[in-house]
Amino acid sequence: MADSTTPVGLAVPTKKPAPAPEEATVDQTHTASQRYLSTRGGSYGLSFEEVVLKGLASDGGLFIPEEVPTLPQDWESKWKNLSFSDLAYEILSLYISPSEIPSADLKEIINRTYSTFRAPETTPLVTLNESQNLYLLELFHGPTFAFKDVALQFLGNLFEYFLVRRNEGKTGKDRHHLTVVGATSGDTGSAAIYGLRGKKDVSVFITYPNGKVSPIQEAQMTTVLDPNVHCLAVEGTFDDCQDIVKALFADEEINKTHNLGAVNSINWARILAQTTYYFHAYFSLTKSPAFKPGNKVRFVVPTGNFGDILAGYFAKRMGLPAEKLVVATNENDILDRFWRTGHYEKKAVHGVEAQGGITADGAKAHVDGVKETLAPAMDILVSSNFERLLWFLAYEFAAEAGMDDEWNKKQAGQEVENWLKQLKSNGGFEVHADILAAAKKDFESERVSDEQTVETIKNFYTNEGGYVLDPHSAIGVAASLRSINRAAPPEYHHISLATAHPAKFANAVEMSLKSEKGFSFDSVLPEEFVGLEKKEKRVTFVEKGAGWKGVRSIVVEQVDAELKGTR
Ligand SMILES: Cc1ncc(COP(=O)(O)O)c(C=O)c1O
Ligand SMILES: N[C@@H](CCOP(=O)(O)O)C(=O)O
Repeated sequence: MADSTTPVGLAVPTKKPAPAPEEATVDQTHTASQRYLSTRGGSYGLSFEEVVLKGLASDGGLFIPEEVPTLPQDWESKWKNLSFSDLAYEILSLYISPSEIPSADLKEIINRTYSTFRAPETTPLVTLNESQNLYLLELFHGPTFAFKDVALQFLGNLFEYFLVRRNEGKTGKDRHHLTVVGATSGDTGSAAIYGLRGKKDVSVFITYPNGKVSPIQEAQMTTVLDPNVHCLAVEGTFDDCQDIVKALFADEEINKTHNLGAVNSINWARILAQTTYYFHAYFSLTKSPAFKPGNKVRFVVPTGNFGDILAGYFAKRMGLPAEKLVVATNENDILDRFWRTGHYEKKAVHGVEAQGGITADGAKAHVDGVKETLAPAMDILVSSNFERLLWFLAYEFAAEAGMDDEWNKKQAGQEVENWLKQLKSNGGFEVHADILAAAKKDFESERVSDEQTVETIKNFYTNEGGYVLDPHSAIGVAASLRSINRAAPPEYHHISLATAHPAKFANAVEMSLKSEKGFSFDSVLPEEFVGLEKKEKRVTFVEKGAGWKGVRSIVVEQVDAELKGTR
């Protein structure tokens, strides 16, 4: 990683300062913009800036656009030869009006964001197996070597832009200081830290499960010593960290005093920025000679918090011709169980086909919490963003009653609220058979074990010219191979999302390839990682049982020290 992040070439906002969030909802200059609502029905009519800065709705729900924009009629011919940045600008402009961010500023933010990527195509599409029409969408060419960079480098620049605009001419306590709190199972943390380090008027706190992220991931976060970066190691799992973050967002007091902001994919801007690479990959594929008119494309996505695949769902709703989106989970398979049964249950059943706690042979299975797998960034029990999909499923189900759109939206909010309550009190809920059928129209799902992950890394190294997959990407590839059996070439093409660089996961890669002739881990190690683990580190250990209140105290204390310059 580069050492300095003092903003270079920061866009100076070209419009007058934006109104405070409360006023923004009634500002007539914003009427042409997309408006947002909460999945639990509590907030309505919010602007893009409000949802980006707030992150999570006050009712605990997630923000979604009131209307998903459709593509311009000539989108294919107009967009097919655009660079990644120009394409991102076209897509984001469907959601962000010039009255919110003037076009020149939005363009500048996007160009600056993707100029930090190492690949000229930003997210290149490579052919993994020609005869199977299997392609890999490499999303790990950003500064921290994981797909999170695509959205988080953009979000960091967006936060900065809004803060510069709000704080123009203000001094001292009048300045809006944003306190970002995030949870990570490894990749979000470093991408957010890299995107925000050294930026003015923002502090970033990242909670991570102590000992459960890879050593490189941990070093990527804890060796960043800028005063505005705070790493908190929590005794527990990623879900515990995510719960702490959500509890902080639900706490009125700290929201008032510290202006909390979100970097996790609960933040709408994360999802929005990720839709670009679905379009970009589609255009790359359609330009290949193997793709014939009428052919179909499936996207296969290694899934944990359901953010990445949800971006694909939005792209599909906008009009991208993706035939199916395939959810690929590791052994933490709550999503796979949902698509198989219609039950969304926290209970994880390990080592057996998960069917409501009963093994395939009818015996009662061993049931416990999240499992540590070889793909640790996906060791997640409850997938935050699934709530956004649930809202759309409930909305469409409500629409069948033939009432007006406002009623359908209200119904959807109530249904989601009801499901989430059941998840909290009973550990799960079941959806109506029609809702499951609707979910199956757009999605399929696969669960990939650790054993199959290792096998896939081995096979692709040996048979595909020495390609080294990271364990998360390998889960996508293993799921792709199963999907290819149902949707075969030459008609079908599979784009499997490669979500991280293999060097981030030495354990799984070494375990899979150590006995392969000629393999050396050093050959995949980028120079940015050499010596990283030996650098000076700064981390605060959160005592066991401290909970969200303990984290709240740390946040208050450390922001105070940071602002006084004593950190
Ligand atoms: C490398 C990697 N792959 C896949 C995922 C899953 O993505 P999502 O949580 O958006 O489903 C993550 C983390 O979220 C990740 O870090
Ligand atoms: N895998 C993630 C978990 C957090 O997910 P997010 O996409 O909601 O930020 C990570 O690496 O931190």
